[in-house]
Parts: sequence; C-alpha cells; structure tokens
Amino acid sequence: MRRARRAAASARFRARARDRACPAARAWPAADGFRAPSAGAGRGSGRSRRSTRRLRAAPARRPTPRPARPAWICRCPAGPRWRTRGCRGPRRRRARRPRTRAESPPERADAGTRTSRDNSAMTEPYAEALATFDRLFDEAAAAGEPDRTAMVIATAGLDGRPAARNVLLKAHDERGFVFYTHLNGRKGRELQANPRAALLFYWPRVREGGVQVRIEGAVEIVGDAEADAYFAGRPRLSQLGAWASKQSETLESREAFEQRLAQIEKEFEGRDVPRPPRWSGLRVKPERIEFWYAATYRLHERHLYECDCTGKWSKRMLYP
Ligand SMILES: Cc1cc2nc3c(=O)[nH]c(=O)nc-3n(C[C@H](O)[C@H](O)[C@H](O)COP(=O)(O)O)c2cc1C
Ligand code: PXP
Repeated sequence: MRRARRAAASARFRARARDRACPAARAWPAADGFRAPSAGAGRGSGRSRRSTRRLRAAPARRPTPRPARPAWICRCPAGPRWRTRGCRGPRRRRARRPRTRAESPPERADAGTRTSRDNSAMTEPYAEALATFDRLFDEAAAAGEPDRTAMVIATAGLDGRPAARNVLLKAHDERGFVFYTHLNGRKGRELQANPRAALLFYWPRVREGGVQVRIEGAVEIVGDAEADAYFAGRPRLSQLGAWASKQSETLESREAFEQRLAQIEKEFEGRDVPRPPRWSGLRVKPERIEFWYAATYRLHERHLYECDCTGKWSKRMLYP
C-alpha cells in the first residue's frame, strides 16, 4: 500500500518535472502509436482532437515518455533545468543578376511557403539571412528548379549515427522551417530523442553555378492547430495514406499496404479525414545558416550566419 503511494507520488513528481521542462521536448504527442480507425469508431466530421481519439481503438494509454536527455543545451527560457552540464542538365539562358547579397527581397504575391515576417523579433544578421533565403527561394522558382522546396534533413539519434532523407519545406518564417511527417518514423523517433537537425537545399540552376543553403538548429513540433490546418489542405488520398502508412516499419507486401488503405478509405467514407495524432509538422529553428555560391575553379563564396548562446546573430565569410 505504502509502496503504491510512493510510486504514485514519484510518477506525479516526474510528470511535474516534465511539464516544467523544455517546451520543445514536452510538446511531442504521446507515443501511444498509430492505431487504425477501428470499425464502428466515432462518426461525424470529426476534426477535433477528441473525435480523433475516438477513431483509434482504445489502446492502453501510456504516459508521454520523457525524452532522453538531449546532448545539447536548450536555449529556451525553461532550458536550464534540462542542461546536462554537462554542368547540370539543360542550361537555360537567364538574365544575369548582380551578386549583391544585401538587397531586400522582392515582394511577391506568390511567396511560396513563406508565411509571416516580423523583423522586430529578429536581430539584424538573422533578418538578413532570412531575406537572402527568400530571395534565393524566389530565384529558384524563376530558374525552373524542379522542386525548390525539396530539402535533405539529417538527424542522429542517441546512438550518434546520422541519417538523411528528403522532405518538403511547407512553411518558413522567422520562427523556422517546417516540414510534415510521421512522428513514429525513423526521423521522428530520432528527433524526439535528439531534437536537432540539419537541413540542406541545393538549387543548381540558381545564379551562375548553383547555390547551396545549409541550416542547422533545434527542432520543435508545430502546434495542433497549425498541423490540422496543413493536413486539412492535403488531397484526400494523401490524408488517407497518412493513416495507412506505418512509416519506416517493415511492409510485408505492397498488397498489404493497399488492403490497409482500402480498409481506411472505407472507414472514413462520407466524412472528413482527421489528422492522425502522430502525423505532424516539425519546425527547425535556425542557429546557423550558410549560403554557398558556386564560382569557377572552386573559388566559391560562403557566407555563414550564426547565433551564439546568448541569441546574438553574427555573420562571417568562410574559405571555400
Ligand atoms: C523529394 C522527396 C520529398 C519527400 N518529402 C517528404 C516529406 O515531406 N515528409 C515525409 O515524411 N517524407 C518525405 N519523403 C520521404 C522521405 O524521404 C523518407 O523516405 C520518409 O520520410 C521516411 O524517412 P524516415 O524513415 O527517416 O523517417 C520525401 C521523399 C522525397 C524523395
Ligand atoms: C510520406 C510523405 N509525407 C508528407 C509529405 C509532404 O508533402 P505533401 O503534404 O505535399 O504530401 C511527403 C512529400 O513527399 C511524403 O512523401
């Protein structure tokens, strides 16, 4: 009896400690896993979290696992508590642009994935880096890059083994660079354990010989409202696919996936498809942004913007 009371008190203490911890870490939804909507589960348009929950077969609820101690120092206000003290395809003729980096970005209605901009919240070099990204992003569209939003994201779990794969940039602003994925997949699991990532864009058609952009930073999950809004705008089949895919798990056969998809299609027939609870957006909050401009004879130009541990941004050039 006394042991049970002690265990309950200790669980409460752990939960309080977790709630005080880094918001980036605590915001991950419970890893209670993907559950296909069960037969006879909740009906109705069902966008709310509550109805989403009803769609899942009732699993034994496990508490949100406390993320393993990240091997980095969190800079958020709550962070200190977590510190562990520790020639490239057909060439198109393009008008030559002067390579002035500091000009302001063109204002365009079709600003791609760009969302808000609030210079007041940014220190000057960071604002300049984001403006440069915006300008190059526009140039990538004008130059006919097949998909300027494709970026490689590199992660490493606690075993330190790096892994890289492509994802699509869906939003970017001063808060960071957002993509969407399954949180249960390899990248999702690695980022939960070690919420840091590196992003890489390569636009070979931009400027004279191509541009590379490297972004590194901490990763946080986007809010439910933001993820719901993005998910609601996806094609229905993509929405159903998000339910059907147990991303990164072994798939016995393509038929098994198709059957699963058909079953889920039936389940949601005649109603909206809610966002699966473990499918969401992840935002990489830049701490380093490097622009690499190709030059002949490998005499490239590299401009690095970085943030120190006090949040102050600076800029310097690097040898190629
Ligand atoms: C161009 C391209 C874009 C992709 N975009 C995404 C994406 O936005 N989200 C995603 O989860 N997977 C995307 N994928 C698939 C991933 O590269 C990867 O195969 C998948 O996310 C599983 O990765 P993981 O096992 O490391 O979690 C994309 C693949 C390509 C080739
Ligand atoms: C598995 C997966 N999820 C999400 C995305 C994000 O893109 P979209 O929302 O446009 O499907 C992609 C893009 O390839 C993807 O492959």
